[in-house]
Amino acid sequence: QSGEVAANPEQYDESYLCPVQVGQTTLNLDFDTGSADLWVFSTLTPKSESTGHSLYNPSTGTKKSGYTWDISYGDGSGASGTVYADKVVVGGVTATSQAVEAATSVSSQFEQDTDNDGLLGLAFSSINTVEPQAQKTFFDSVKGSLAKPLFTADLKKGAAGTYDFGYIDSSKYTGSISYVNVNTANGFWEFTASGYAVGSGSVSGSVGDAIADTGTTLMYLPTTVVQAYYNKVDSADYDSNQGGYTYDCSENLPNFLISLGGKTFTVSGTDINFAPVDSSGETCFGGIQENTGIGMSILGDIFLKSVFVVFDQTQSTPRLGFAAQ
Ligand SMILES: CCNC(=O)c1c(-c2ccccc2)csc1NC(=O)CNCCc1c[nH]c2ccccc12
Repeated sequence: QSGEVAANPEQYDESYLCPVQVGQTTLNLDFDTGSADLWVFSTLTPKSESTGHSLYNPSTGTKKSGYTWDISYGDGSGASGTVYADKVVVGGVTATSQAVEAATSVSSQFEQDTDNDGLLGLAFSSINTVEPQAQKTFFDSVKGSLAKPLFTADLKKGAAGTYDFGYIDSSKYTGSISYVNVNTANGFWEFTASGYAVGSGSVSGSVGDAIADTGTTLMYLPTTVVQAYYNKVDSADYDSNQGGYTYDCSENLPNFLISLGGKTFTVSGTDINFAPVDSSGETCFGGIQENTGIGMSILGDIFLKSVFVVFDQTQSTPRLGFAAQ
């Protein structure tokens, strides 16, 4: 089988939500290549936490008794609950007995984001949080039945993009796809990014160890790289109150060039201009921030909306393919 599903951006492209049939209900889920749990708001979630969300009703599923899950993310958000096996359909691709993690508790950040009815993890199943036994991601559940064991991400700035499962749609990119091998040891789509440049010119240095993460909004890079970037933005400085680099919204940001698999990709300065820090619209928060304390770089949506990405498991070593959109 194969299929295509729309990826609809929230305000400021904070995250991208896709319609997914879970049991007999269609939910808007955040497809997340940086985690491996498919968890959803459910009729088991306290009303005080689930108002405004579409809810999965576990009555259509088969309870996996004694199974629980509990996930927490680096931004301090998280959720936990119980596990059911149920039908999940994404763009016509069906997993007949997918582990669906029904939330019995969610953190305030998820509670408040009422467009988001849960996450569909697309990292490696080795980091699924279900106890006593880790469960397969949707991709792992359907991989064997896909025309090709791969999926692609084509996210866009302020417009609907797509995730495709089982095939590469060559109309969605230009030029050739350049591939890098993936190290799955940490359960992420992790690879080594090469040189970079700020503005224009030839790349140099090395961004290093990085993950392709559709579930993280921004780009988190080594301090040296981030300082080199904001040195080219006159009004920029590190604002500890905001927890990152801010600048005057009126200032034009330089492009950021990064070399992956021998090809250089350009993230436009307009894509790096993330969002105002408050309603005055004077000060803006940058889409490139430091990866301090994370242990690797994260190429999140700010980067991914500039490229077409193939998450490829056609070979014994998984690989990532990058092409210009
Ligand atoms: C900021 C979110 N990202 C992370 O915490 C993260 C980290 C990470 C680890 C330590 C400190 C900061 C970040 C490593 S991989 C990684 N990636 C993920 O965890 C991917 N899933 C994020 C899901 C997620 C967290 N908060 C949300 C709010 C809205 C929609 C989705 C989310």
